[in-house]
Amino acid sequence: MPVTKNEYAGKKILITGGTGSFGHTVAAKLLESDVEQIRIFSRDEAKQDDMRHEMGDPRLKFYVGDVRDYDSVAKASRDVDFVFHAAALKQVPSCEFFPMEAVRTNVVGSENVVRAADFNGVKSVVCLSTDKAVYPVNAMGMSKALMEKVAQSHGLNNPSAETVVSCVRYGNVMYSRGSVIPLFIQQIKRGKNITVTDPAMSRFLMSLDDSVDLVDFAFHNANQGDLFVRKAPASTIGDLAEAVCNLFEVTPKIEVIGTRHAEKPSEALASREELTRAEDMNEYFRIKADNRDLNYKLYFSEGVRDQAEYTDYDSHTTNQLSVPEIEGLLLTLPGVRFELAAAGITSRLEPAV
Ligand SMILES: O=c1ccn([C@@H]2O[C@H](COP(=O)(O)OP(=O)(O)O[C@H]3O[C@H](CO)[C@H](O)[C@H](O)[C@H]3O)[C@@H](O)[C@H]2O)c(=O)[nH]1
Repeated sequence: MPVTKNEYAGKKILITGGTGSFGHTVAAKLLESDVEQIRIFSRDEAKQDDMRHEMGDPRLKFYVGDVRDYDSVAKASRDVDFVFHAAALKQVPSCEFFPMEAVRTNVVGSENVVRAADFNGVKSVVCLSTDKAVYPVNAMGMSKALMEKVAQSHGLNNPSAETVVSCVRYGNVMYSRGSVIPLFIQQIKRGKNITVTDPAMSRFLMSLDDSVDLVDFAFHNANQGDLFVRKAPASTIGDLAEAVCNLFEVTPKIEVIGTRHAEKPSEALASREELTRAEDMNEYFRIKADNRDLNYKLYFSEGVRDQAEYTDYDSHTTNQLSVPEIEGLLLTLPGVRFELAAAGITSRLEPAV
């Protein structure tokens, strides 16, 4: 995040779900600027307390609340300039078992955030989504897809709205809590087999820093209803496992465990249909809201003619990283570097670029 430009100077920013990996990273970067105040909004007071002690900056203010509760979000967004909306239920399996909980947090909660921001005259809201919202097959992805629709409907239904609401879609954030890279590392450290679901399965790979840059880009470039995607490379899970083993200097002991519930062989960051109305912005795509009028006649006479020329932006067909390239990317991650140092493997630990 280019905080040197200091566009956040004197601003108040609310981060919903602010105690998570994203909230920590974005808050740390914002604190390098002359930001006036960062409000961390979340349900868990213990995590807030940990963050308060860890970061120790009086510009951080903590708000206990739940996006499901409109009043708590409305209070937290009073006098705020920008909102990063990261609060969500993100675990695929738990959302399968409790889909209505995903609806309450990811859909109704997001509507509360947008409505409260609009009421309080917030300038810009960026909602965090996931590639699992594209052609969703699981409740988490479905609820995120609906969150995107809720975000876009704000502008469609309120053409004069001053609060700009946009979305960003992530691929897999490398080394995020509970994800596969820290799992593989723990398995190696304990001398266990590496559990690979399907070696041919592919995923987009993004660092936490890339994901923060994506949100920053959205803030600076969003028009009402835009959805931004950052172009990203991908890899197969088999190659990812091999790269992790190479770094930790172990012979891969791979156990293929089969696809988990509600998983897809690949993910798409943008669908073919979306790409027909996307703007290519070098490292990013801007996908504009479908702002056709609610006039069904128009849909018949003005359909999209050139969809067949496009293909989905999919992790099977995007730039595939080789095993050495994945190793290079892994070496840029602080968590991986920490684990390598802890394991006494220092030969590859020249300063990260
Ligand atoms: O033991 C395991 C666990 C996972 N995988 C594979 O590793 C890949 C990544 O799995 P993660 O559990 O790290 O991530 P998911 O793709 O399931 O989902 C994650 O990335 C999403 C974005 O696509 C959302 O952010 C979501 O919240 C987050 O959990 C998948 O292909 C999965 O099949 C394995 O091979 N072995």
